[in-house]
Amino acid sequence: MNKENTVSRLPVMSGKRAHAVTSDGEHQQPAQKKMRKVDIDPAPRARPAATVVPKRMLPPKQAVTRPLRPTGAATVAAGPSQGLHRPPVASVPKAGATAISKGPKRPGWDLKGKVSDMEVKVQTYQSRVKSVNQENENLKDSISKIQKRESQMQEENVQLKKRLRECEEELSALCSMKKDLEMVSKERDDLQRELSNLSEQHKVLQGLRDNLESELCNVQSQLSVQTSALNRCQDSLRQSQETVSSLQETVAQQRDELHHGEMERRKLHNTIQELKGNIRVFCRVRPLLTEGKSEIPHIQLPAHDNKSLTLARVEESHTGRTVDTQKSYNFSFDRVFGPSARQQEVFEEISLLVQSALDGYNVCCFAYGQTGSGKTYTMEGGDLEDMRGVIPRAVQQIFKSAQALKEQGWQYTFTASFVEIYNETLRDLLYTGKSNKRPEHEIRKVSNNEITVTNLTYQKVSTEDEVCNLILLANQNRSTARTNMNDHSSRSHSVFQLDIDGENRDRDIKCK
Ligand SMILES: Nc1ncnc2c1ncn2[C@@H]1O[C@H](COP(=O)(O)OP(=O)(O)OP(=O)(O)O)[C@@H](O)[C@H]1O
Repeated sequence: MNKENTVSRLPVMSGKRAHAVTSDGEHQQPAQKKMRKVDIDPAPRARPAATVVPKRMLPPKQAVTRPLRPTGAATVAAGPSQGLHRPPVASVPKAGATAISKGPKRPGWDLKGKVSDMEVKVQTYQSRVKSVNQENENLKDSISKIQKRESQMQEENVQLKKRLRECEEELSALCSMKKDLEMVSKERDDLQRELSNLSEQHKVLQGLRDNLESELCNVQSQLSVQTSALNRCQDSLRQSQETVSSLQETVAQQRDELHHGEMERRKLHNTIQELKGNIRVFCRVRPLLTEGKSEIPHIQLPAHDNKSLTLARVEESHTGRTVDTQKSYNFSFDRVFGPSARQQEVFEEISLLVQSALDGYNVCCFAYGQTGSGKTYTMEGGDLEDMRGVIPRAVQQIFKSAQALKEQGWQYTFTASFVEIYNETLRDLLYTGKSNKRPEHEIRKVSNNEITVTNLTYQKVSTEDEVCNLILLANQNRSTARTNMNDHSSRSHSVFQLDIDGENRDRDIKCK
């Protein structure tokens, strides 16, 4: 709303109009000035009512403008509605008084004229008062209308404020709804994106499912083929199981037979060994160690007989008168090995005794002879495979046979010991402690006629290598002894002992 609108709606008369109404414009000027002053002051009060009135609700123009036309007193009449209670009529007499004082003067004696003038003036004033009153009435009507209108407008204003509040509430509700809507639309966008992703995944999964389904079809067809094959297999399995059970019975029978055969073999084998002689003596002739000499003239080994040997010796005449005579001494043994006999040949003769040891018989094999005759070579031999002696070969055979007998239910445990006898003193060759703390040893006979050596190292062994390591250890101990005891080896004896404990739990048999 602007000022122009405010002014145009009020029932205020312009200065021009005031001049047009009065007959003697000079007398009207002061009253108009006063009325304008009154009009200015209440303006701020009138404006708010005017600002809220919409154009369409204004009263018809004629109703407002017509009562304002007569004089500037209309401006004065607006005063009361704006809080000024000065009666508008009060200014008229004052104006009139001013007009009287300025009119043409009659001589002092013309009292009649003066009275008529006064009467004219009174009539004029009366008509003016009348018109002013009329105008005042009009203005009052218009004020009451305006007030009514104002109250209506105030009501409308209240309604509008209420409506405004409602609108504001609606607006805030709409704002929150808008926010909600934005969130929902955002969520919807997210969901749409997710949906598109899921639909892509769904497509992929559908593809996979199709593949899997086709694969499943293949597998099912294979399965049906396999099932029929399985049924055939189950039939054949049943047949096989029957065969197996009958075979198992056969195997059990054969095992029994094998066991009986094994026991029979042992018995016969050892009967043969006994028949061959419980004590057997073999003779081995060492080759000459001097290079170039291969023949030993005084020893004769018959080519067709490997059990005899002839020693030839030239015997000098006791008297010196007769010629020296060549004498021969024949010796017979269980077997004679010549200088060219290999280690393997010697062992073959002994291996049958090794089998007897596994069968539970006590077997002893020892070499006897003068120093340098080849005892150590025969029993232990060299490092090369061809030069290995009786002990390593016997150990190898024992472990191989023990492994083979496992299938028949035999379990073996082996305990090794190695002792040296020198001048009737025992020495533990497997001793690994400090030399100054070597224990004393004694040979004792225990309850079941077994011979044991006190404080001797009895070492459990389970492989051939373990036994070979023990033999190496024993050789080291003997070497040390040689150094310390000024080479007594030619007068000492070493005894390697391997205790074999066999057990067949299925048959409840033990052998030792
Ligand atoms: N059959 C053989 N073939 C080749 N060399 C042999 C044979 N027998 C023994 N020798 C060699 O003869 C030497 C003496 O042998 P060995 O040490 O075995 O005798 P020994 O009887 O143990 O002696 P000692 O009683 O003094 O210990 C060694 O060098 C050995 O290699």
